[in-house]
Amino acid sequence: MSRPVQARRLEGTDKNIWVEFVKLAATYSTVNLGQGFPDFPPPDFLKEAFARALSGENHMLHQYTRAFGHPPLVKILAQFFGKLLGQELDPMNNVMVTVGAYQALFCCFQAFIEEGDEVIIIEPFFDCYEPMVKMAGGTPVFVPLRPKAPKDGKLMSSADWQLDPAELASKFSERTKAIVLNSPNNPLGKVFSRGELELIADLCVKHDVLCISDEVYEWLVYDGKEHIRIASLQGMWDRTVIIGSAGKTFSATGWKVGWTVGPNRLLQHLRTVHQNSVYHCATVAQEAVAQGFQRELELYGKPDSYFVQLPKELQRKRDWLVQSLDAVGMKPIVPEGTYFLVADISKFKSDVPDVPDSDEPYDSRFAKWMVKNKGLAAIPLSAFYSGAHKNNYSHFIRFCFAKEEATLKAASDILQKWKQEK
Ligand SMILES: Cc1ncc(COP(=O)(O)O)c(CNOCC(=O)O)c1O
Repeated sequence: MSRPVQARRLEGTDKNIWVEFVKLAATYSTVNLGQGFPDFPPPDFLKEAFARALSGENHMLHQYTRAFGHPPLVKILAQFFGKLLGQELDPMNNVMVTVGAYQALFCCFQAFIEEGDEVIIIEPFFDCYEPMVKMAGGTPVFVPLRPKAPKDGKLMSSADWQLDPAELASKFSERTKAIVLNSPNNPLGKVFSRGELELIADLCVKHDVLCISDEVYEWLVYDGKEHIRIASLQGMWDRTVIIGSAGKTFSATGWKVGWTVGPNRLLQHLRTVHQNSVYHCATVAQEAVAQGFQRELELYGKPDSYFVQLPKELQRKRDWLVQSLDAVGMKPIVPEGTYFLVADISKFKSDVPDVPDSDEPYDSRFAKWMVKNKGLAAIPLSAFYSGAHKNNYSHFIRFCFAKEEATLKAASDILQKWKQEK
């Protein structure tokens, strides 16, 4: 058979970091700080809501619900985000529920991007943005966050990685259709400041560009930092799609419930992609997430709110991991948000010989060696860069710290033992 099977739109999108590293972690790791998921359960109130949905009298929860979102869920999301954004949201037109934030992203690129369109992606970035832009026929245009050495010998923070305003502005052209903003940012944990968001917003308004705002870590911000929603800035509501994830919000990554919030002029096209692809998300999971948000609306800002308790607990884990990495010389970049922490592996390079001219970035080979020889799984930072820039920062690896204390302690023990053996 000679006819090509693969559609051209798949070209260059066949490799996936998660498929490769999840398999390695499953095979070799004793301590998995790789893929971003908690190793602790979702909160009891959410599990109980799921159990009630499953076994309650309302047997219709086992059947199809409304395609663009289970009514109780879109209603509470409209209420919740309307409160956060300070405006009235229509649950039927300003909210759409998706199969995780992944599908929300896919709908955005499929709905808005076509051949000839450029999409600005800020590096390092959550890896799926690039292949999703390419599968939609678009051209990704990359702009880096550049690290600035912190003064007075302090540990570097994700805030030290910044956009160069002139460099960012130079990436906008008449071909620019959208920019992807991910704040808090995976993998660095950077929480974009109001000034940085205003810089991006001004360029979007000036060039009439859409903003796909991936805010899945919106509740995971530390040190009193505030997550600012770019859609709330001047001129941005009408051109922004906000993306959220129940997986990250409620520590239930396997439920794959996500959502988009935005103006009907944009969401109407997301609905077209959604109804012609997955069409519908699990009804019971949506029912449980709706009840979770109902609780959180009642407890908003209070000590018992999960959105208050989770970041507090994660900040403790972050600080503990920062100390244990610093103690062994794996210099951490202290994240302002998310549950990821990037560390400099330079001091451990001697154990993993470099292979000149290898087309695999050093950190990728290091992470594979580490999981196979030390049982500790992490993700190379180069996985979050485009092909042309993968070697720019190839002496860093990313750890996920949304883990039980015992898991984090086991990771620290491995690193301490490794350091003593050097
Ligand atoms: C920025 C970002 N957007 C979207 C998503 C996907 O969210 P969902 O799970 O709701 O589809 C994720 C999930 N990442 O998890 C893998 C990892 O980085 O280890 C994400 O980090």
